[in-house]
Amino acid sequence: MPRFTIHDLAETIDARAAAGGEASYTRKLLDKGAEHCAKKFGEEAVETVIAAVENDRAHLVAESADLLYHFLVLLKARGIKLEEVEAALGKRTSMSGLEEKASRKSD
Ligand SMILES: N=c1c2ncn([C@@H]3O[C@H](COP(=O)(O)OP(=O)(O)OP(=O)(O)O)[C@@H](O)[C@H]3O)c2ncn1[C@@H]1O[C@H](COP(=O)(O)O)[C@@H](O)[C@H]1O
Repeated sequence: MPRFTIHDLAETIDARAAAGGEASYTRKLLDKGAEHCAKKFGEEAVETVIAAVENDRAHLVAESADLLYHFLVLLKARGIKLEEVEAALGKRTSMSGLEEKASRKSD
């Protein structure tokens, strides 16, 4: 089975955003604005936390998929490319998490 990546999903979201008036869930979210997309992302984050605390594996996987989708829609709503987030992560690979945390405090 061909591997489906988060980039494939980001491309689908880009296509839905460009598709004008066609009815799609993504289009509906984007039409409601970035604040609405942020609220939906927050709801999905809470649902993911609940699934994790309950230690329900299948539920956590499903909520994680919802969360990633809503994360990408939120980035789209604010005009941020997934590649920008990856670049931010990439810059951190030369330092440990603790060093990265310390560097943020001095910003
Ligand atoms: N991966 C997803 C995906 N994950 C979650 N969701 C939707 O996100 C919503 C999240 O859930 P809620 O529980 O809050 O649902 P809800 O109460 O119906 O939501 P609201 O009415 O409050 O918006 C559900 O309606 C899910 O269907 C997704 N919708 C779309 N995708 C992908 O995006 C592609 C494009 O979708 P369309 O834009 O619909 O064509 C699809 O092919 C999928 O690959």
